[in-house]
This record gives sequence, C-alpha cells and structure tokens, in this order.
Amino acid sequence: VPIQEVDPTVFDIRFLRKIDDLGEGQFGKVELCQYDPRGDGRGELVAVKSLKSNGKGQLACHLRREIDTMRELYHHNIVKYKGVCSEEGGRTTKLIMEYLPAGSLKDYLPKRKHQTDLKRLLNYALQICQGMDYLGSQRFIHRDLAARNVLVENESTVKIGDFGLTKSMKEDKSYYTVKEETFSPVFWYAPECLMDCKFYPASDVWSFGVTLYELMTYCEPSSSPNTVYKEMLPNKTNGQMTLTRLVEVLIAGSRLPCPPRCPDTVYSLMRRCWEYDPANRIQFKGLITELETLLDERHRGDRLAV
Ligand SMILES: CCS(=O)(=O)N1CC(CC#N)(n2cc(-c3nc(Nc4ccc(C(=O)OC(C)(C)C)cc4)nc4[nH]ccc34)cn2)C1
Repeated sequence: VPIQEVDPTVFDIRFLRKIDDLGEGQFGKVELCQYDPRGDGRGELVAVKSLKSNGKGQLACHLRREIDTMRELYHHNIVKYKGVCSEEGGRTTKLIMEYLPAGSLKDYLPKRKHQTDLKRLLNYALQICQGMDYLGSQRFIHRDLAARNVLVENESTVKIGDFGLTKSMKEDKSYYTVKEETFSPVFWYAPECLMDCKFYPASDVWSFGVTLYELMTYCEPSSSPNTVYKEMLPNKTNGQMTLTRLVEVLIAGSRLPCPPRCPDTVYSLMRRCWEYDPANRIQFKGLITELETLLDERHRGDRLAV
C-alpha cells in the first residue's frame, strides 16, 4: 500500500480540541486548540481563527482572502500560517496558526510594565517595522496595524498577528480604495483614509506611529488613542461627529501628545509618521534605520536620552 501522503496544512476537525478563547473582533474569533491526531493528549497547541456567526458569503470570502494572504507570508515578525480546517463538508473554513503564548501587546505590556525598559520597547517597534517593511515588499497594505494586533512570542520577539483587513495591491496600483467599512479603527487612520477612503503604504506608517505611541504608554487604557483623541476633540459629541471633528483637528495640526517619559528622539519619530501629506511621511525602511541607530550601543551615550 503506497505511503499515504498527508498534507501537513490540512487539519482534521475530528482531532481539533478547543481549550480556551484567545481573542475576538467584530466578525472573527481566535481560540486556543490542541491538535491531537494520536489522541494521546500530547498534540501541539494551535491558534484557530474562525468566523463568529456562521458567516456566509462576504465574511467567508474575507476569511478566505486572509488565508490566501497568510500562506504567502514568511517572516520572523509575522505570525506563522499552519493550515486550514474545514467542517460541515467544506462549507466553513478555519485558519490554523502558530500559538503565541504571551498574547497581544495590549494584554502583555500593562502587566510587564516594570520589566520592560525603553530599549525593549524600541526593539518591539523595530520588529514591527521589519514585519511591515516585508509586508509592503509583498505588495500588501495591512490597514489595521495597532498594538492589539501585535502578538508577543516571548520577551524579545513580537509578531504581527492579524491580517483581517490586509489588501493586496497586486494590480500595480499604489493604493487601495476601501468600500465604506462598518467599524473602522478611526484613531489609527491617516487623514487620507478618513477623507478619501484611500489606503497607501504610507497609511500603514501613520498607524505604526499610533502603535509606537501605544508602546510608549505601555498600552495603558487611560492613555489609549481613543481616550486621548476624544479629550482633544471639541465638545464631546456622538460617534458620527467624531470622524468630522477628528479630521478637523488633524488638518489643524493636532497630534497625540508625547507620552510621559518618552524621549524627544522617539516622539519626533512618531511625528514623522504623522506628516499630513503621505508623500512626506518617513517609510518603514527609514524607521528601521532610525530605530537601529537609537538602539545601537555605540550611539547610546548621545542618542537615548533616557
Ligand atoms: C481581529 C479579530 S480576531 O478575533 O480575529 N483576533 C483578535 C486577534 C488580534 C491579533 N493579533 N487575536 C489573535 C490572537 C492570538 N493569540 C495568541 N495567543 C494568546 C496567548 C495568550 C492570551 C491571553 O493570555 O489573553 C488574555 C486575554 C490575557 C487571557 C491571548 C492570546 N496566539 C495567536 N496566534 C495567532 C493568533 C493568535 C488573539 N487575538 C485576531
């Protein structure tokens, strides 16, 4: 009998045992499962993303696109695709990924504030930029870069963990036009996204600046972009007005403030991610160089004014 060729990226639903909930969003959720084909309780832990409702059509094709995106990505700072699992005769598909034990930066940083110094925060920032620079080199725009979507493997490694809103710019366009998104992370969005629904690679740089702000505030909820921006907006109005008022303050030049104890050198990097004109914004390659310089021991004396 020929040796049964087993495709390691196909997971059999019968051996997938749910252990815990890891995260959830508007349409998707991520669960911790053990994949135990031998049934000896020693199978590997995996993270499984599925649609929340029995999402038909549009949602299912979103997850399909996310799966097709993730299988093409190979980078140290991007969470690894492991495979897919279909159930109900192939009608619904689940995305199987490597499980990162420490959770997202948003869960991790506030708990580890006292063990995480500036050098480590800048290392996380550097790794996010390296992952994003690679993503851009593959002609993808992430569109949802935020600390909540960055996962911690261990205290020295972080990875971009979710590609639910990632779009390919394959057809040699230099931007992606979004249809009206229902729940957009507006406080991570650049002006061009808020006003013309246009997403450039430079729009991801703006979101990285907000993510760097989150890093420097240790993802403390009290200083989250939502909280701080809403304080900056004139007369706190209902949701809809926020978008218009947000664009107004951004056009007027207001930006998130320098976080407490954040060195000016790091804050000026954030500001270079928040240039109004996408063409004037620093790019991920430039951010990598700047962060490596800030981190480089040799320059330590005159650069990291700790
Ligand atoms: C966008 C909607 S979404 O629903 O699709 N969704 C949310 C999303 C955001 C991102 N990224 N997400 C990914 C994971 C995730 N978590 C993990 N490990 C852990 C390990 C520990 C913990 C933990 O202790 O948590 C508490 C709350 C502190 C108890 C949490 C997660 N490993 C993973 N591998 C691949 C994905 C993945 C979780 N949430 C993507």
